[in-house]
Amino acid sequence: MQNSSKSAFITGITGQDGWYLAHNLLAKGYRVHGIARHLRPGRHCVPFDSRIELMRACLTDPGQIKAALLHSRPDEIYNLAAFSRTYASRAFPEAVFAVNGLGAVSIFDLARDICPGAKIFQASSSEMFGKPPRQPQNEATPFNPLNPYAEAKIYAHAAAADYRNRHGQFIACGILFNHESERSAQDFALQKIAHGAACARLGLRESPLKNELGMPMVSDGRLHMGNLTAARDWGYARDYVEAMWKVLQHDTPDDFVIGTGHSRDLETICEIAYRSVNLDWRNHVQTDTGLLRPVDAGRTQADTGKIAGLLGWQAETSMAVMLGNMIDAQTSILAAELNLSISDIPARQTCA
Ligand SMILES: C[C@H]1O[C@H](OP(=O)(O)OP(=O)(O)OC[C@H]2O[C@@H](n3cnc4c(=O)[nH]c(N)nc43)[C@H](O)[C@@H]2O)[C@@H](O)[C@@H](O)C1=O
Repeated sequence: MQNSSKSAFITGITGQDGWYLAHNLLAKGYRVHGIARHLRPGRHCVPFDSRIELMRACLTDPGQIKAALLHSRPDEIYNLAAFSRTYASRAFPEAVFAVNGLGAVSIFDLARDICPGAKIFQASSSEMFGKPPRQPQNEATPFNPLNPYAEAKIYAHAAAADYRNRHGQFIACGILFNHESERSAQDFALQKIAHGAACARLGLRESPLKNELGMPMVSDGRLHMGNLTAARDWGYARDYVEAMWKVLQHDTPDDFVIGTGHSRDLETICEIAYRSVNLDWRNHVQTDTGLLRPVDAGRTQADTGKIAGLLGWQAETSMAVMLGNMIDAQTSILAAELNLSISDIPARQTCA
C-alpha cells in the first residue's frame, strides 16, 4: 500500500526492530526519519536504504529530540529506543529508567507541542509480566516486574495510558514478546544458538565472538548457555514491525499483545537448530552455571486474540523458518570473516 504523504519518526532506528520497521514503512511509501545514539553499523552490515534519514540523538537529551522532531514533523512516531538487556539492567537502574521510562515521557511531551496530531507507538514488553500469574498472557494480565528494565517499561506503559486519557493523544502500546531475527543482538538467546549451530556447521571449535562472561561463545566445540529449560513465546522481528504499523492504523489508541501464541523452551530450539545442520545438540551445547540468571522471568505465551480479532494480524513466520534464516546469516558472516568459499559450507536441512 502506498502512502506517499506520510512521515514516520523512529527512535532506536539502528536496532533490530528499527531497521526492519524503517524498511517496511519505506516500502509502504512513507518518508522515514530515525534517531539513534550511535550510527555505526553492527555485525550485520547490510546498510540502510539511502532514502532513510538517520540522525544522531539520545532519548535522554530533550534538546536533540526536539530538533529531530522539528526537522521531520512526523505523522507517526515509533518509540523503540531502549536499553534492552533485561538482566544487565540491574547494574544500571538509573540509566535504564532515564531511557526506557523518562525517555518515553519526553517523546510524549515533545510530540504534544511539536506535532500534536502524530500517532505514537510505544514499545512495551512481555518482560513486564515477570513471572506471569497465568498462561497465556493478554492485555489484562497483571504486571510483576523482576528488574529495572521491566519497571521502567511499566512506567512508560502507564504514562502512555495517562497521556492518552489526559491529553487525548493517540498513544498506543504494543506489548512485544521476545522476538529475534538475523539482526538481533549477538548475546540474545536465539542468536547465540544460531551462532553455535553455524560454528558447528563449519566445524569451528572456537568462536571468534565472546559471550556475556567475556569467554568465547563456543569453546572446545561447545556453545555455552544458561538455563535451557527457559521457555518463551519467541517470534520473528520482521513480522512484529508490521504489527506495530497496524496498531497505529487502528481508529483508536489501545494496548495490544504482540506474540505468536506458542511457547517453546531452549532445549527444543537447540534441537531444531542443530538437527538442521545434521548434528545432535547434546554434543554441542552445555550449561554454564555462570550464565544462569539468579532471578529470571517465567514462561511466556501470548494470548493474541485481541490483535487477531481487531487488527487481523498474526505472526506468519514459523520458528523453523526463523531459525534457518538466522543460522544461514551467521554462517555467511563467519564464512566471510574466515575467508571460506561457498563450496566449503555444508548444506543445511530445512529446520523442522
Ligand atoms: C521480552 C524481552 O526479550 C528480550 O529479553 P530476554 O527475555 O532477557 O532475552 P534473552 O534472549 O537474553 O533471554 C531469554 C531467555 O533465555 C534464557 N537463556 C538461557 N541461556 C541463555 C544465554 O546463554 N544467554 C541469554 N541471553 N539468555 C539465555 C534467559 O535466562 C531467558 O530466560 C529482550 O528483547 C528484551 O528487551 C525484552 O523486552
